[in-house]
Amino acid sequence: MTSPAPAPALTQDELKAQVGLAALDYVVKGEIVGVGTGSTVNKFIDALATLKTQIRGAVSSSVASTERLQALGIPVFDSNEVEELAVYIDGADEIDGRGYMIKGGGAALTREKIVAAQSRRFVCIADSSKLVNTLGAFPLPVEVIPMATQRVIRQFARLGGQAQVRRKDGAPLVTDNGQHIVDVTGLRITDPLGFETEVNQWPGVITVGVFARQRASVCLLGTSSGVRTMRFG
Ligand SMILES: O=C(CO)[C@H](O)[C@H](O)COP(=O)(O)O
Repeated sequence: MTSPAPAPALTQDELKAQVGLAALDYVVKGEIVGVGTGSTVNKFIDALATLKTQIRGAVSSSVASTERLQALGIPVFDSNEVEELAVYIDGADEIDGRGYMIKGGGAALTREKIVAAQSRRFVCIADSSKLVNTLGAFPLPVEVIPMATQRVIRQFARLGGQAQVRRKDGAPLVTDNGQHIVDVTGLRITDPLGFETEVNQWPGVITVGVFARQRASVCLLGTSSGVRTMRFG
């Protein structure tokens, strides 16, 4: 007897579309949904448009996502207008087996953490390349007030990390909040909760891209053999 042929490998774009669609199952009808930022979330937003008459709208974590939602006719609410959201759907740069994440590759980490914090559930959508044993291979984004960037870079050097200010079009990138991003390499983050707590206390740091307190409740991981659902306690 011949064994069945392996499933054809899907492209990263197809894996993102697969989890973007699967996330619709977590959207609560009649409610406002929290929406993250990035290429995977863009697939989710496109899929969400098919449900737009069944939801009240969205709270968005970035100008880019707001523009995409509104272009598709999905109303966007200010986060201050909504006390609690049933669910927040967002991507990640890395996620580990406990639901801890590195986020901020799209420079939206501060607003992402705010919307995640006001949501009862965080559903992470990611292709399988994002699953890691230990956080830290992806350069860790940290949003910093511009006058503190060099001091923060020196503090990371003391922890053994190499940090630099993210640039765009020849100048420091400016976030939706008017701040800068420092990206840090060379760290292995074995204690995400402790690390997040420590770095958040450094003067000038607005948000560190380790999501430990706002970790994922569920991760929908795109693989060539289908969506793998990981639940975290
Ligand atoms: O944290 C983020 C943006 O700040 C994104 O969720 C993260 O960078 C993943 O992006 P993508 O889905 O494009 O791989």
